[in-house]
Amino acid sequence: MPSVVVIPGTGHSSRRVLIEKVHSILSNRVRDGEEQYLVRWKTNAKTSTPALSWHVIDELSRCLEHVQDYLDVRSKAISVAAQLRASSNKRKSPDTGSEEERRPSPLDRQLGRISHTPSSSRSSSVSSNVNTNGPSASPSVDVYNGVLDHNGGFVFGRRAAGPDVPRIDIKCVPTPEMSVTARRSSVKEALTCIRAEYIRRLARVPGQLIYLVNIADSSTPSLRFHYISDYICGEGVTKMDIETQVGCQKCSPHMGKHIGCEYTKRCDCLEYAKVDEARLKDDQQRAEYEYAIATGGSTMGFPKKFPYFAEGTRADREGCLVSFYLTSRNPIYECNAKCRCGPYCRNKNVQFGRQVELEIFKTANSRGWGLRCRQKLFQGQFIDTYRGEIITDAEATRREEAAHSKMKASYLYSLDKFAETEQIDVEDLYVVDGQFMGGPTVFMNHSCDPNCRQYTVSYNKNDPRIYDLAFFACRDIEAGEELTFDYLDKEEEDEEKNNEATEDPSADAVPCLCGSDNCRKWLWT
Ligand SMILES: C[S@@+](CC[C@H](N)C(=O)[O-])C[C@H]1O[C@@H](n2cnc3c(N)ncnc32)[C@H](O)[C@@H]1O
Repeated sequence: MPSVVVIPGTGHSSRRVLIEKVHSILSNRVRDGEEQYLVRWKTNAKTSTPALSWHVIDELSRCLEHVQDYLDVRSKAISVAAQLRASSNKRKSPDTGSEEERRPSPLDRQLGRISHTPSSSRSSSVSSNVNTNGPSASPSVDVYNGVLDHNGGFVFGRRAAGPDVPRIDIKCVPTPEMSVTARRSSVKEALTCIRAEYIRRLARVPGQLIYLVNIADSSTPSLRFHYISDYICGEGVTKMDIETQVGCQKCSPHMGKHIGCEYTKRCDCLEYAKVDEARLKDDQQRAEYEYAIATGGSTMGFPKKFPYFAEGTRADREGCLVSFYLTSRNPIYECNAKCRCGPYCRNKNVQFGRQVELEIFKTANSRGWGLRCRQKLFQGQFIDTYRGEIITDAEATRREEAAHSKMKASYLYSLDKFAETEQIDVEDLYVVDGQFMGGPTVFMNHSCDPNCRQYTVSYNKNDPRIYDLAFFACRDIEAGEELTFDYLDKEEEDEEKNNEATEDPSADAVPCLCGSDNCRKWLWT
């Protein structure tokens, strides 16, 4: 007799299962009309016989991430099983029974959860008299809401007593029978709870509302993704101290209602902005300017191209990026907290964050989730920044290799805008990873004919390795139209190459499904 104790379940009294205590979810079933999920508990000891227990979805509200992981694998396994069935059906005679019932599913093999104990020993350790729940129910680890002791590696059936106690070898959980039950059992309550939890989390994101819409299927974006409003610096990443930030000192908040930093010609923040050659006042200033350019001298004092349309322009243009910046790749230097121009300076825009309501939605053509805006956007209007964890180039390479080998989506964005001008070596550059944390813009898909574009926005010219990646509409966009940008954010001189389709992609190239007439066929080519 194995030395196992079953801690009796406490009936249906609710007990929340905390995420840090859970290793994973192993199986699912429906009992008395309730969905139940088999929790494998974390154990400190190196044991191959972990504690297990069944729980209703209410009790798993603090560890829905695990339930979602399990359901993802389950649904992939179901579609693999369906494909296998479809192909084997072609060869079978019409009266052959169901494959599924005789063989363990690919789910079991994929998860590596079935022990390699020969099936004869497995079936002898499971008594069928524990199976009291109708024809589709399987012998199971049948203690509801009770943690099972794992010393001996066997679990007793709850209703059994006497010397012939039915038991299951924990190493064999989920058994093939449990897997069949799992595939056939409803998971609707779990999917609803996961969706509701995601929406609750979206509501807590600061700024304008973000909605979630999915009429394509029952999936929800990963609950493991954390919404953040600012960058998080990873290991080995140093952001320059705020003290290194230089603000404009000669401007003031009292320059007149319609006069701001853009008119002073002395604004230190606009020092690095592009000179507005059309506004050079005479031949002498033009000559001075040409001399400054030829000798690499300062362009301070020359009229600058101001990035945003000022107040008093057409209502649909106010605050929007001017066409010079829209069509060039020049970085934007916004005024910052150290500036004397005050909080209402018109050279502050992106730093205030998203001002429009966005909607994450499931695309209908296998591009996963996408992003759209609930209101009409005007050409040059700021949408949102790309947020995520800032990591080193070495860490990005490691993550990229891992992601590519599994054909996963990539959320890496290199902060290399100033690499050439500031002579920063590639290995010293930083990369933003939006896979695990970020904002709604991580859901923006690629298009070879995009309606948005990403621009560099800096608040600290002394820190060329960290700046904002800001998305602006590059044309008017109707409410509800998907927001897209070109993942290959080439500099101006390379742009003509953008329009050439690549006939010979690398082995791991991802086919582009943007559907535009000028589609280059592959992402990142
Ligand atoms: C930054 S994510 C965008 C959000 C993503 N659709 C999701 O569901 O999380 C980039 C990934 O989306 C997919 N994707 C984006 N644009 C695509 C396109 N035009 N064609 C095919 N897949 C696309 C690719 O898997 C790519 O690696």
